[in-house]
Amino acid sequence: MPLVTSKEMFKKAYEGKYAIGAFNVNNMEIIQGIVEAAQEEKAPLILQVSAGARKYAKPLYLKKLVEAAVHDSGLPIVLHLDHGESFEICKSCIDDGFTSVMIDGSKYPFEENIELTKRVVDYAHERGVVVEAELGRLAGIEDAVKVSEQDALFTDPDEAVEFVERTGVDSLAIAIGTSHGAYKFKGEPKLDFERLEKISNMLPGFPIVLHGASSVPSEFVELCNKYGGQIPGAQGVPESMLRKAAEMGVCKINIDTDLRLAMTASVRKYLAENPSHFDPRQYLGPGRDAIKQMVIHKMRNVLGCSGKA
Ligand SMILES: O=C(CO)COP(=O)(O)O
Ligand SMILES: O=C[C@H](O)COP(=O)(O)O
Ligand SMILES: [Zn+2]
Ligand SMILES: [Zn+2]
Repeated sequence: MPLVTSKEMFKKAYEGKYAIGAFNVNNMEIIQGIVEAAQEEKAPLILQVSAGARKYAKPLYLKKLVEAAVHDSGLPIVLHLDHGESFEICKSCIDDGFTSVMIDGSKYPFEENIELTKRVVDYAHERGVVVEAELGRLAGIEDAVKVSEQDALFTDPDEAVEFVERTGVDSLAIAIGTSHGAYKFKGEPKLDFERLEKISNMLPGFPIVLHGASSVPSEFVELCNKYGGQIPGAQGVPESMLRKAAEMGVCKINIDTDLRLAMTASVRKYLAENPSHFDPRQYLGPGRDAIKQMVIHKMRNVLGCSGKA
């Protein structure tokens, strides 16, 4: 099976009230860990590549690794550009065979975001590629101290409807209190589900995307800290909230931090326990396996996409 777009995947996920995992990939072990999990779970899969990943691994290497994953697994896999900053980077990925791109115009004023997104949508759709955009600013709820500030950061439901209509975009990332990285909340985790419900009701059938959706499992944080790491107070989005979001029109859930934590915890533990070892296969192998187990858990118990490939 060649690379696919997310059109069918999202349609089924929306109807079935589950979400597809979109995992960030940077090297072979990360890709293999994720894909082995998806194979075991018979799950549809989105592998996403950031500009930073392309810089780190080189575009051609990542493309070929993902092609290998498609051949080897026989799974429906989407190759997606994460947080494309400009028309040019989106164009280059589309020309390169990506089946999905994100144009992230969220830092621009509304009209400029629409204009940029529309330009990418026109180019992508002519070539059978789907587009994700972003409206609203991702920030932890603690970053928005006053309700009025939060209102300015989070996605406005009326604007979301107008944005989707005017751009023709295929999916939309919204801001309801999630944020990137391992420190998402200072106190109690909280997401604006009322806002999500409103947006979802105003855009029936339309796939919503949640960025910054790692749950930062405490077992990985504790392992990192036990074996020389220093990430005290790391906190993610509780799994129960992700399950709830998946039932409310969120069809794509982005995960990067949890992959980083799984691999780092496992490598730290291995090296601490085996100080005389220096063959990278000895510690990257367990790192790959830790990613696989984490992704299996996520697909089966959080996203609900197991058995849906
Ligand atoms: O949104 C993401 C990638 O675009 C990843 O979010 P996390 O940092 O929560 O894993
Ligand atoms: O949303 C951002 C992703 O976690 C990718 O991060 P990166 O830009 O460091 O590759
Ligand atoms: Zn993101
Ligand atoms: Zn769990």
